[in-house]
Order: sequence, then C-alpha cells, then structure tokens
Amino acid sequence: MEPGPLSRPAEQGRCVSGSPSAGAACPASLPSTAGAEPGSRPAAVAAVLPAGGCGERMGVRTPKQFCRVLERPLISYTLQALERVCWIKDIVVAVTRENMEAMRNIIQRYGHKRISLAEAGATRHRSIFNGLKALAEDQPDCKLTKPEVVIIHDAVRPFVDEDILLRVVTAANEHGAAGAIRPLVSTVISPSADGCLDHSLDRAKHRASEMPQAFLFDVIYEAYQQCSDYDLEFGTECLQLALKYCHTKAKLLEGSPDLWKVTYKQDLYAAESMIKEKISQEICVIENTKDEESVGYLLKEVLRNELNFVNITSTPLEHTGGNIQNFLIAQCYSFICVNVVSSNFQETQKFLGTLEESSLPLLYPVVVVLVYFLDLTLVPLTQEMENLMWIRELAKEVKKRNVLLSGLLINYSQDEQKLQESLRQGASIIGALVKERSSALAGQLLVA
Ligand SMILES: Nc1ccn([C@@H]2O[C@H](COP(=O)(O)OP(=O)(O)OP(=O)(O)O)[C@@H](O)[C@H]2O)c(=O)n1
Ligand SMILES: O=P(O)(O)OC[C@@H](O)[C@@H](O)[C@@H](O)CO
Repeated sequence: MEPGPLSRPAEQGRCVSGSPSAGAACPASLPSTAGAEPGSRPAAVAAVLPAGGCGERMGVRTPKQFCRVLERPLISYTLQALERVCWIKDIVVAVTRENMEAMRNIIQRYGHKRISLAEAGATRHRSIFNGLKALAEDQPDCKLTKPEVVIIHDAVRPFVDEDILLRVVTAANEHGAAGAIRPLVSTVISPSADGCLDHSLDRAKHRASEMPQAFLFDVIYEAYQQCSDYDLEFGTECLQLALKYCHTKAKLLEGSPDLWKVTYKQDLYAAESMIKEKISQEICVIENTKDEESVGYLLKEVLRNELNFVNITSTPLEHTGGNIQNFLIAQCYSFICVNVVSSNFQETQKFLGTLEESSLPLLYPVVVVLVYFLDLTLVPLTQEMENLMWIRELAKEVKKRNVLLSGLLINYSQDEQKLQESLRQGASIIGALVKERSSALAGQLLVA
C-alpha cells in the first residue's frame, strides 16, 4: 500500500491525503447505514474525481481534463456539475503533482468551492485510492470528514446531473455499491491467440460500465486497501473491486447517454457542441424603454418564429441591473439589446456594467448583440457603421470578461415586406451568433 502523499490544499486549511492505517478486515456485514431504508439518501456524501491521467488517446500535449472547451478547461465543467448538487459536501480531485498549480488556478478562476486536492497515482485506481485516503479520518491533522457514501466520477465526464448522482448514492446506501450502466453500442468479441475470432458476447446480455459510481465509504476504502498490486495497476472497474474484495454486489442503474467519457478528440468536439446547445436555449431581449415598443416586440416575435426550441424572454433595460444575476443563474447567457437610437454608447455601457458587477464568475461566454433599427434609405450605411465603430473597441474590452459583443444593423424599411425580410435575416444572424458563440465574431458589425 503506497503512502498517500501530502499536497497543499486548494482551500486554506483543507488537508488532503496521507497514508491510512493498516485496513481492518472487510466488514462482514455492511456498515449500519447499509441497512438504511430503501430510497434514503445518506447525510454525508463526498466525491472523488480521478484527474491524473495524461490523455494519451486524445493525442494532444495537454492532458484532456485540462483541454479547453469554449475557452474553459473540461474539468471545470465536471466540477460545476457536481457543485450544483448541494448535498455533496466535499469534492476531492486527484491530480498529478505537476498539475496541482494549474488545478488550483482553475479552482480560483472559476470560483469552484468544496474542492480539495490529492495527488494522483500512476494508474486510475491508484489515483482513486489516493482520493479516498484524503477522506479517510485515520490521517494526521486531516480536516476532511469521512463520508458515509462516496461518489467516484471520472473528471472527464462533464455531463452528470443530480438525478443519476442521487440514484447511485441512494442505491449505494442500500446495497453497498452502485454504478451507472449503458447499453453496448458495439458487440464485445474475444479474439483467439492467432488474432481470429474466438467468440462474441451476446450484446443484449452485457452493458457498458459508466460513471458516476457510488459506494459505502468503508466498503470501497477497504477494497482498495486489500487490492492487489495487479488490480491497482491494470484494473479499470471499481465495482469489481467491491465485489472481489468485499463481496459487495453493486446495484446497476441505467444512465443517460450523456454520461460518456471524453477519451478521443471527437469527444471533445461533441462536448463543445453539447455545451453550446445547452447554453443557447435561452435568449433575453433587453428593450430600450425609449424604443417604440413595437420594435423590440417585432424582433421578439420573429426570433420566436425563427429560432425553434429557444426560449425568448424580454425585460426593460432599466430592470436588468438587479436581475442580471438571476438571468445567469437561470442559465441565460445570450442578450439582445434592442435600440432605435443609434450609437447610444451610454445605454450599452450601463447594461454591460451590470455584467461586470455580477459576482457570479462568467462560466460560459456571454453573447451580447446590440441591435440597431435604422431606415437605411434615410441614413447612409457607411455613416452609421462609422457611428458604431465604438463597438469594436468596447468588444475588445469586455471579451476579457468572457463577453462576446457584436453589433447588428437591421434595415427598418417602411416597406412592410422588406422589414419582415430584414427581421427574419436579423433573427438568423442572432441565432448563429448565439449558437456558435465564436470569439472570432466579437466586435463585428453585421447588417440584415
Ligand atoms: N493515472 C491516472 C490515469 C487516469 N486518471 C483519470 O481517470 C479518468 C478516466 O481515465 P482515462 O479516460 O483513461 O484517462 P487517461 O488515462 O488520461 O486517458 P488515456 O488512457 O487515453 O491516457 C480521467 O479523468 C483520468 O484523468 C487518473 O486520475 N490517474
Ligand atoms: O481509464 P479508462 O478509460 O481505461 O477506463 C475507465 C473506465 O473503465 C471507467 O471509467 C468505467 O468503465 C467505469 O468503471
């Protein structure tokens, strides 16, 4: 049993790791909580996230858990997913010594809480074991308290929701161990020594083991303490360790397709698309109260017609100050500021200022589109573009705060048909800006 090395805590005073005392024999019967009422969630739940791999199959220099998705490290999304669950009291992340500083910077930059760090091991099982040691109370001056149930979840599985976490924890509380499974996509075959097919498994009778998994802490901790070096070195299945060393048969729970593990580069592209899709479901139209109300209303209606599956809300500009946080909490990261008066820099500054003042770290790029309605038969386009050049400079400034600002001129033609056409084109442009959330378009002035 290798010692669990000490590492400086991510949060002051949080000690991590340390070598546990020699493990007692595997508990003959499951600990008291194991007899818990079916369906009851234990009070004390913690999580261990193995994040000490090098991502060889990803084929890039950066370990995949630190690869950026929408300019933010992948692991930050997983931490955010777990932090949304208020009843997980501690999250221990196992990272390599050389990545400790990078991990602390991520925790600080994105405002992650309840995080402690443990040093990763040479294999995933060894990393998990070190994470468990950080939670075991038999450690000198360790501040983390031992949980009743511990969740084990790969740091590169960012799409985990409270429902599956609660299900595995509740099942582990009752059965001692539980894990998410998924139907196999490919058939599992067994090759013979000469590289030919020996036999194939009946796909209908087998499942893929995914994450999250959960265990009564004493069960999985004991299993790791009894684990052979071979299993620590070559094993990939925590549920098997609970079975083999603690005779605990894990409860298997069907998980959603989102539980997949980011392993290859295409998984990173898929993760980015899913995150973009998730945060593009809400658009808030900020109406300038000086506007003729019909302009903002018209655009809202066209947006609703053109952008299916997107929830379009609206609010008057002067109301955004107080509730910008509410928008961010409600997962709204796209704002369309409708103006009729051209180049009203002050109004825009006022709105962007509320984003600046927001105490919530902007975990996703916030798209802000300044929409100007102008009858281009009355005002030469070049002159108006000149008037709006301040958007380019302002966009550079707010991009540092993860805000992607761009301008959109919509021809407010007196001809009803032309106006409708411009509105539809404007809605399509807004839809693309929101969906693609590309920093390359920040500061651009577009015309519909
Ligand atoms: N020594 C290791 C190896 C892996 N992991 C973690 O275990 C999770 C799942 O492992 P895997 O997908 O295999 O990650 P890598 O080992 O990094 O990938 P590869 O096998 O392609 O190198 C990842 O979050 C990874 O960081 C770990 O904590 N310690
Ligand atoms: O680390 P690897 O990618 O080799 O394997 C990890 C997976 O086996 C593991 O996350 C699930 O199968 C559940 O145990």
